[in-house]
Amino acid sequence: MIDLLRLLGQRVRELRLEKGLSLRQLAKASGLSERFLSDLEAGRGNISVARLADVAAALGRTAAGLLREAEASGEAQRVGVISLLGLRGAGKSTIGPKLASRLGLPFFELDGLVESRAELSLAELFSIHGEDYYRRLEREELERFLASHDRAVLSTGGGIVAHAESLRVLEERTVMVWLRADADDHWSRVVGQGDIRPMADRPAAKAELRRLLVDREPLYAKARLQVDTTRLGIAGAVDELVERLAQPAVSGTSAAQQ
Ligand SMILES: Nc1ncnc2c1ncn2[C@@H]1O[C@H](COP(=O)(O)OP(=O)(O)OP(=O)(O)O)[C@@H](O)[C@H]1O
Ligand SMILES: O=C(O)C1=C[C@@H](O)[C@@H](O)[C@H](O)C1
Ligand SMILES: [Mg+2]
Repeated sequence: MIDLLRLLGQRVRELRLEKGLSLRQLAKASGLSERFLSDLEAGRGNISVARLADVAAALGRTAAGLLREAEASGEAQRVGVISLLGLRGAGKSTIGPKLASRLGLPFFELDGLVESRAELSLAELFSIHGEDYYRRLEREELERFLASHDRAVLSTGGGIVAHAESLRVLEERTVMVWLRADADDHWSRVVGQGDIRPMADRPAAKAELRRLLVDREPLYAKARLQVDTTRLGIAGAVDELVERLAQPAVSGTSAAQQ
């Protein structure tokens, strides 16, 4: 019960901030006091059903919907380490921190851990030491990460699935999630980020990206969950993931266990 109040408080705070509302504005819109809302957000307010309905309405939710979102965050965070897979532009670095924040988990980028370990950027690492060396560090950092984290959201490098050993570790010890997108979206997102590397000197880059997606699809498809980011958008993909990670088949929870 206390956990549910804490999760409810977190969700209310997230939705309030998403909507750009101050505590005072939410108090006005819901008819509740700022003091009460502040306690609620801190997980201290044992709110009545009628008041819950008022807060939920002010946040564009129903009481049942708001409670369900709070519960789902609690269930989904129990799955352990959630690894995000996908080609460049899949949304791993964008969706990852948002998902982690919804679940109250820390977020990490495996490529970032590799860069810190090597004290080099990925580009430097590749050009100085080559891909095999990068793949070895990636595998070692993955093992190191899993030895020290039970629960987290981990964004992986787009090419990790082509490395059988790392893929096996991910499959065995994390819940793999494939962030899918249409090839055209991968391309426009990468270009939209101002990353014109693929186009420099290589007019065939778009076709190469499409090819890479086709080649890697069977490997990404080993993921326990897939979400279509083209259809759902960023916020929709986060909502869908929280809901699906909370399902008993994934989270390992059941009514009997709670
Ligand atoms: N579902 C989406 N709809 C629209 N734009 C998106 C979506 N997901 C991500 N983007 C945008 O696409 C760009 C690339 O996303 P992001 O950097 O998160 O991808 P990534 O999977 O981390 O790629 P990389 O493998 O290069 O690190 C960002 O500008 C992001 O805002
Ligand atoms: O898609 C890929 O092949 C890669 C993506 C990056 O995140 C790095 O993992 C590396 O540059 C390879
Ligand atoms: Mg990224």
